[in-house]
Amino acid sequence: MTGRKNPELVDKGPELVEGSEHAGGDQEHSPSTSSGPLDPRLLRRAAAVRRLLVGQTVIGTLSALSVVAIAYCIGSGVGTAFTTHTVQPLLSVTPWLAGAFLARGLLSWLADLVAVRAAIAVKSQLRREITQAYLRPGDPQPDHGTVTSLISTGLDDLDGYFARYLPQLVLAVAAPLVIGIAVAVQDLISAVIIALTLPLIPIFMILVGWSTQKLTGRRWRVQARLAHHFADLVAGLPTLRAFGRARAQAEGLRRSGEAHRVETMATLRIALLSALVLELAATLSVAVVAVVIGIRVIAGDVSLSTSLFVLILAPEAYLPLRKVGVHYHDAAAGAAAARTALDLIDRVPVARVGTAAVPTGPVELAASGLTFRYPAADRETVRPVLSGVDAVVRAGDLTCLVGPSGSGKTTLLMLMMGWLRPDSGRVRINDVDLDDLDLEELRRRIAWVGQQPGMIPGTIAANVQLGAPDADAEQVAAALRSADVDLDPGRQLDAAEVGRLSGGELRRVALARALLRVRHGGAGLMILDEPTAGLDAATELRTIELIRSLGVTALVVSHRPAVIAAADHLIELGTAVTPERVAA
Ligand SMILES: Nc1ncnc2c1ncn2[C@@H]1O[C@H](COP(=O)(O)OP(=O)(O)OP(=O)(O)O)[C@@H](O)[C@H]1O
Repeated sequence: MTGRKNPELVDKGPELVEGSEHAGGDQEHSPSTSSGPLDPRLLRRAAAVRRLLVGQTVIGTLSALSVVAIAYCIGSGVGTAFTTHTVQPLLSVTPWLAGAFLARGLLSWLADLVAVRAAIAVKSQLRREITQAYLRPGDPQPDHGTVTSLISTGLDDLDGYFARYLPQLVLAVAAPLVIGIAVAVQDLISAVIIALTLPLIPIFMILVGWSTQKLTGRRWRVQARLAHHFADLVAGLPTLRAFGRARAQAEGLRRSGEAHRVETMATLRIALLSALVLELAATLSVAVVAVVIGIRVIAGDVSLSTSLFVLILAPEAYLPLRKVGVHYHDAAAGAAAARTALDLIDRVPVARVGTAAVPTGPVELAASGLTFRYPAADRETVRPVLSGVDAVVRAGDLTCLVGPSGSGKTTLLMLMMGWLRPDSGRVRINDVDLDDLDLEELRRRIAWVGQQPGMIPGTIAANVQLGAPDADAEQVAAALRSADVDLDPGRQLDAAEVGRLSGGELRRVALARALLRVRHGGAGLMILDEPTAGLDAATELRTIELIRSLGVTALVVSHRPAVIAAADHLIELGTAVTPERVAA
């Protein structure tokens, strides 16, 4: 996830997310090799997780007991039948055996049910909390990508975590304990062998983990880079085709695909080899138990029933531990998703959330000594976008913000609306610091038109009505007329339909929305980023007149000579294009 602000989404912020702030982060949601088995924050927060752990412990213990019962029935039935040469013992254990199998099946179904319910409960709780954190006034730096991917499919990684890994982890503790005690009651020597060899599995797991962690981490990074490169190439194909360079890229695509294949196979090889090592350790351990007990049966030290009992149970003691290793990858993705979600929810808002009432009517906006740089991996090396900027936007006047492309005009607007927070300097509204104001209230009082205005799914009228939800249909229609929108207000705007509107049309719909907010939503401040871009000269003039006629404070970013000429004041960033320079 990059730290760049997404203009489309940032534009949506003030207009579409009423009075909201974005909480986000630069955490990347990617499979992690270092995720712990269970984030304690998850345990503290989710009652469902605690219930799951208790439930799985009970179910795991009962299920291990059912395995003991199965082994006991088979061991005693077959052993006695063998020594007495009758089938009667077999027949008498059959109902018990059937009951034990049934119990095992039911318990495994119950374990799945409990796990899936817990996963659903935890996911919906996290989704709710992420949404609340996202809308919470505080940290103004949005990270929409992380939030979107978490809320949509990212948290589904927790399914594998809850449905497979966590139950297995509980079983890996419960089963060896129950089985170990059962074996010890019947045959102490076998129990000692199991107790001595069982730790080999986690020891091997840790050793394999250590030796492969660095390797796997490197491969993840290489794979991620290759995947991005591949995606970028595919995304850039239309442009490459337009410039006749598509064929040349085909070789690049082939090579990157091949490198991807080689890396994937290498990762798979590591996974298979580590599984093999664990399998080998478990098989050898069972073999040791089997050989020792076999020799003792021949020597007459142990009965056939006991030896069968031990032989059936021994592999069951190692199995859950081996499966923990198998499900580790489910856990890694799930734990990474949970960690990202919890980091997002728990982050401390950097902005103070003020409570001072927002002044009504046309306001004066003043910035002093504003310095701002976008976050980057190495913040110190990044040049500030704005450095010690002073600016005053007088109440009731039309102020035009000018400056070369990239000089930080949009950034200054974001700082003035409190969507970004300056590294140093202050923004004041009628002499009240932005930090002291109730930001949600302030944003309701700003009529904002972004460079790429955001639209929500719904009719054009519904999109305009966002400006003042209490406005009636006639007021919406009047705003659309004033903004020269020549479109059917009932036209539905889904993502595809938005793409069919021209840039100028979208901007005029956004202008109608801002107008409605001024006329019926109590906004005393208009902030517009290139509102007349894409408009013909006549419509541009009408738009400027319209803005002036409203009598509110207006801050307009524009490169257009007509807007610059009509402005009461200019704020210049970098080397600006002023009317005099245009004339010259
Ligand atoms: N989210 C971001 N992360 C990092 N850098 C950014 C981000 N957004 C903008 N920038 C950089 O900050 C600088 C100022 O950007 P900004 O959009 O404020 O300029 P602008 O004056 O509005 O440009 P234009 O007139 O082309 O719209 C640019 O160099 C831009 O690349």
